[in-house]
Amino acid sequence: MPFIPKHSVDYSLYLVTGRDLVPPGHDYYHTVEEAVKGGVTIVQIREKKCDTGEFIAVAQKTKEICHRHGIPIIVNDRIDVALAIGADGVHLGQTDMPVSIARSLLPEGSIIGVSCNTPGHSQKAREDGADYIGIGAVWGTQTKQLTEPIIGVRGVGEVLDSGVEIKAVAIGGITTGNVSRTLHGSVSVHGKALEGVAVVSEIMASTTPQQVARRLFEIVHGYKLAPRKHLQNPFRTPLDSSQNIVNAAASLLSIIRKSSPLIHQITNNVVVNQSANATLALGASPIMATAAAEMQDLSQVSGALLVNFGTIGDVEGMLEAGRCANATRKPIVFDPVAVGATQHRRTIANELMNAWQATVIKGNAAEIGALADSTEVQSRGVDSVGEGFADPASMVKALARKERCIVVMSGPVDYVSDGETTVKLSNGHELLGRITGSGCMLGTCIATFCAASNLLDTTDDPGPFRLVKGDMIIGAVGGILALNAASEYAAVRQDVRGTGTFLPALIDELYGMTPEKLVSNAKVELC
Ligand SMILES: Cc1ncc(COP(=O)(O)OP(=O)(O)O)c(N)n1
Ligand SMILES: Cc1nc(C(=O)O)sc1CCOP(=O)(O)O
Repeated sequence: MPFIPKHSVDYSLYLVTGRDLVPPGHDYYHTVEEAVKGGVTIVQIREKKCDTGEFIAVAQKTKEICHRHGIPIIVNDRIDVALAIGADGVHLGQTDMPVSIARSLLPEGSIIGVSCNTPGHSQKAREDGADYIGIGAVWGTQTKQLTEPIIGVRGVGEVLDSGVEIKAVAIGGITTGNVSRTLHGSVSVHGKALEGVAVVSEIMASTTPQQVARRLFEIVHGYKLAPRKHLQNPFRTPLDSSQNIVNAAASLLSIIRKSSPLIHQITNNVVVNQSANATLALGASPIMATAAAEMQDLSQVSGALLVNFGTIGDVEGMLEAGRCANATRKPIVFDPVAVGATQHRRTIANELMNAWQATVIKGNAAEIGALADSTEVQSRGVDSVGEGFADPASMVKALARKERCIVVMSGPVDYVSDGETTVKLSNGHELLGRITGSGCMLGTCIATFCAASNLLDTTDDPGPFRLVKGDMIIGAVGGILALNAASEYAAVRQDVRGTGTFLPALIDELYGMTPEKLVSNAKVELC
C-alpha cells in the first residue's frame, strides 16, 4: 500500500529529478531535500543512464527524503523499481507499459501518471484509468531530446479541454520566468486549469534549489487561489454599468496627459508616422523600435507595447519585445493585420501568441474570424468584406476565452470582451474606414490607454500570478472611444473636405480631446 493516499496528492509543484544536472560541488540528495523544503509537493525519480541496481539505491534514498517530508515519490517508466522501493506510483510514457498492466502489477492505491501531447492521448489516459497526466512539452527544453512537437501553452489548453476530467501538470522548459504565463495561457476555453507544473532543470541545476522551489510554489499556489473569472487581472473592479465603464475609460485620458507614458510600437511601415503622431496627440510618447537587442531595456521604461505585424518585418524583435513585456508585466496590444490572408501570417501569429501572452488582441472581423478559426467573414488583403458576424458579441467573447485576453473587434460598431463582460461601442465616423491605417491607429490608442490603466493601478505587490496591472478592458474601451470621438469631431470640421484633410484633422481632434468630450459623445452598451 503506497504511503500517500492518492486523493490527497498535491500536484502543484512536481519535481522530476535529473542527477546529471546538479551543479558541480552540490549534492543530489541535498538538492532534492532543499527543493522539498522550498515547496515541492511531489517528486518523480527519473534515471535514464544508470543500471537497475544503482537506480534502486538512488530511488530508495530519494524516497526516504520524500516520505520524511510527507510527500509522494513516483518512479519514471520502471514498474520493477517502483515495486522494489515501495514507491507511491509510476509515470509512464506513450511507448511504456500500458496503464492496465502497470495497474495489475502495482499495489492497490498506486498513482499512475501518463505523458500526453495531444487531446487523444489524454482521453485514452483517462479511459485507461490514469490518475494524472503530464502534458508537454509546453516550452523548448534542453533536458531531453523530444520525440513529440512542442505544443505551447495554447496546446496545453487543448489537451486539457479533451472532454475528460483528469488532473494535469504541464512539463517542458518551465521556469520561474514563464510559470505564470504557463498557468494563465493554458486554461482551456471551458475553464479547465492545470493542477500544477513539473520541473526538472530549473530546480535540479540550481545552486539555490530551495529558493527556486519556493518561488515556483508561491506562483502556482497564488494562481490556484486567485479567482480565475477575470482574465489576467483577477481583482479588477466590477463593470456593472456602461456609464461606469465610460467614466473610468475617460478618466484615463487625464493620466495619459499627466504621465506621458512611453508607448513602444512595432508597427508596419505604412503607418509609422501617423501612429507616432496619434500617440503624441493623446499626450503620450512614442518609440518605434524594432531590434531584438534593445527590447529588454525598452520594456523597463515603456508603459505598453504594440505589436502590429502589417508588413511583417523583424519577427525576432516582435518575439523578444513580447517576452520582455510579459516579464515586466506591461500590457501588450497585438494587431494581427490581415492574419487570414496568408498561411505565413497565420504561422507567425501562432508563433507570437505561443511565445507571449497578449493583453489585448485587436482586429477587424476577418482577422478576428481567422484567429477564431471561423470562415463566416472573408478578407480581401487587409480589409474585411461582407456583412460581418451574425453574432459578433459571442465571437469576441469566445476568442477572449480561447486566447485568455481582451479581444477588440473593430468595424462600424466595435466590440470588446474579456470573456465575461462584452461591450458594444457605436461611435466613429465612416471616414475612418476611408483612410489608410485607421485600424493601426486604433491599436496605438488602445496601447496608450492600457498604459494609463497600468499606471493607475498602484498595487505595491500585485502577486506573482498577475500578468499585468490595471483594468485592461477599460484601457481598450478608452482607446476606442478616443479615436472614434475624434473622428466624429474631425469629420464635421469646416476645413475637412475629404480624406486628405480628414487625417490631420483627426490628429488635431485627438490633441484637443478631453475626458468630458469622451463621455458626452459615448455610445456604449453592455451586451
Ligand atoms: C510529469 C511528467 N510528464 C511527462 C514526463 C515524460 O515522460 P516520458 O514520456 O516517459 O518520457 P521520459 O521521462 O521517460 O523521457 C515525465 N517524465 N513526467
Ligand atoms: C522529462 C520531460 N518530459 C517532457 C515531455 O514533453 O513529455 S519534457 C521533459 C523535460 C523537462 O525538463 P525541464 O523542466 O528541464 O525543461
